[in-house]
Amino acid sequence: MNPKKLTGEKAADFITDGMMIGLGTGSTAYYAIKKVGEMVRNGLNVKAVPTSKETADLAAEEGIELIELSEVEKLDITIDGADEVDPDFNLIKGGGGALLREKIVAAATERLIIIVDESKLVNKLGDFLLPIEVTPFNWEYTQKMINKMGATSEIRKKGGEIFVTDNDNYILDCDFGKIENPEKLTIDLNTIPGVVENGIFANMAEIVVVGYNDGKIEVMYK
Ligand SMILES: O=C(CO)[C@H](O)[C@H](O)COP(=O)(O)O
Repeated sequence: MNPKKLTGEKAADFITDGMMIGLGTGSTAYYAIKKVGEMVRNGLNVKAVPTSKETADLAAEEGIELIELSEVEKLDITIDGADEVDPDFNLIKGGGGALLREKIVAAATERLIIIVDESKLVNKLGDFLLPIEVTPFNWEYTQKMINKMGATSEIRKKGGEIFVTDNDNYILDCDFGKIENPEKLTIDLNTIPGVVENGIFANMAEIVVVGYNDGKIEVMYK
């Protein structure tokens, strides 16, 4: 049993005809998108906002109609993965580098449904390095400002080159140790000029669907 597939497909049960939905990014969201594609081919009518170019490509391949966020008042649900989930449903996201679009889409969503395998459940956020999207302009100085808040950090690289996001920004992967107050840290980080967005999603998720290695699925509500 693949727990990512289990949770991704289970989350698609929350989608009903006529919904406007957000589609997340990553290896777990992949299974939700594939399932939505199957449902669309079986007659489901939905319109979707993707959270990355990768997701837009996959959704288009699956025949899912894509729209811009500006075309809707709000999204009914968004299904997305996470890198860590704490007992209060605070999240770290951005392992796949899509945190900015993911947060914008999540903020425009009525019900954010997070899909994870059991390895993502933690008591306190912070073992996973916190991704922070920063402008390329002056990024080393922005990094110093972030480090002054108690972090060590590294610029994200891919194939030896600096990783560039869908928004043409960079990502700093930051070690703050265990994060005692996710809500405060996310606000404080976003006051630093040069920080575009950070990967803490505090008080945003309403439902967490967990896939376990033994094939169990748990749906948790806030
Ligand atoms: O935040 C994300 C991408 O920016 C992903 O949702 C997160 O990294 C989890 O990915 P995966 O399901 O592949 O483990």
